[in-house]
Amino acid sequence: MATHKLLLLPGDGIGPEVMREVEKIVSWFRKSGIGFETETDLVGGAAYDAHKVAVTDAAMQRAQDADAVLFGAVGGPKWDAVPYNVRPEAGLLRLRKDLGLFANIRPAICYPALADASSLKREIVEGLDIVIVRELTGGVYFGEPKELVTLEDGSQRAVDTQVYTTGEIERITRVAFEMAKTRRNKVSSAEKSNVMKTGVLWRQVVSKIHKAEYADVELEHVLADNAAMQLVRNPKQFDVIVTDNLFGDILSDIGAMLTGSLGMLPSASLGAEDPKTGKRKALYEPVHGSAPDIAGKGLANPIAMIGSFGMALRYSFGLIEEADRLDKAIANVLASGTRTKDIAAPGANAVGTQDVGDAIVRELETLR
Ligand SMILES: NC(=O)c1ccc[n+]([C@@H]2O[C@H](COP(=O)([O-])OP(=O)(O)OC[C@H]3O[C@@H](n4cnc5c(N)ncnc54)[C@H](O)[C@@H]3O)[C@@H](O)[C@H]2O)c1
Ligand SMILES: CC(C)[C@H](C(=O)O)[C@@H](O)C(=O)O
Ligand SMILES: [Mg+2]
Repeated sequence: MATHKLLLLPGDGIGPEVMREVEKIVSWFRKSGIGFETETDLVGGAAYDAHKVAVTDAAMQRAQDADAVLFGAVGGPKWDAVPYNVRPEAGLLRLRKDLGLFANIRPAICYPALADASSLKREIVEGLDIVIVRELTGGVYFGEPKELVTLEDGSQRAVDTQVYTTGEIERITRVAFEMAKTRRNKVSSAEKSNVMKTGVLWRQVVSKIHKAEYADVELEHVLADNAAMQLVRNPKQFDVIVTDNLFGDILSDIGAMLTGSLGMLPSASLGAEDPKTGKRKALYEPVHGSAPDIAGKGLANPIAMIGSFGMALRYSFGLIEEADRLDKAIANVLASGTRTKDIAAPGANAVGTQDVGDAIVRELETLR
């Protein structure tokens, strides 16, 4: 039996709570004959508390050696005062950068049962199925200089730098067009070419790749602020949105609310395919954070995390039937009304994090 090595990095806040539910799903697939091996390590504030870094070199090595990393969430007020370079979020950024995970795929799907859970009208979100393809290892997150300096008069000056190269834009553009070809054949590229040089280059490169390699796919350029507005006004006009690191972060939180809750949005962060092995480094994480306001209360919605594992089944292991079965199990559980507070139907009783994980396992069993 082929073995698949998973590294679990639960992290902080609700991270460990939602990871426990994924572990139930992994165990179920293992029992049904798929050779998952798991290891667990610390990341974020938990790693800082133990080792004074946001991720250890040993954990980084385990991530490099794994077939896929499952990541919970990091951060929280407990670590607000820790030095910038070892703050919990720095662990996630190091994982993304060092593993070369440049392509962050964030699908926003409104499950039929949740069309009323969105804060928007049913007709706006019903049937929604869009994907945000976010560039993940460049832009203002990583550009240099990045500094906070104290000036002679005692005031301070902070600098973040947005940098993009042709090559970085080309590779994420190809990911978006390839994805669109398997879907509704449309790419919307979001940038701010009206005020940013990186936006000008982004638009040029996307247009060049479109003309040379994907002329049969529809392409539109949208200014990122307009894209945010259009996502709320009429999100179903989109198919695949390709955008930079920061705009992708913001647009995907909007996308999450179209589906009902931030607790619903999964993601896959993928590296380039190794030409020798055909494999790619991959980390799967919910779009949400550590949710300090609900952590430790059993209220967290685990579906974004479980859906992220579903993406691992699909993208890292080619287990398409299994991924489809997991998606179906999630849809059926939502339809049955078993929902956490963030997506509970009006007037219905909400269940806890563990109840949702248990219900999905039971549903997997039924669908077998
Ligand atoms: N990938 C990550 O690890 C990641 C992502 C985003 C934010 N963060 C970090 O998390 C911390 C808190 O950030 P924040 O409060 O701005 O964002 P957040 O995503 O943690 O929470 C925003 C809101 O959404 C709710 N929410 C989030 N996930 C939920 C879930 N699964 N079920 C139900 N409700 C959910 C929270 O209760 C909160 O009200 C910060 O330190 C931030 O840097 C980490
Ligand atoms: C925690 C933080 C570094 C991260 C980001 O900004 O990329 C998060 O908001 C996300 O959406 O994955
Ligand atoms: Mg974010």
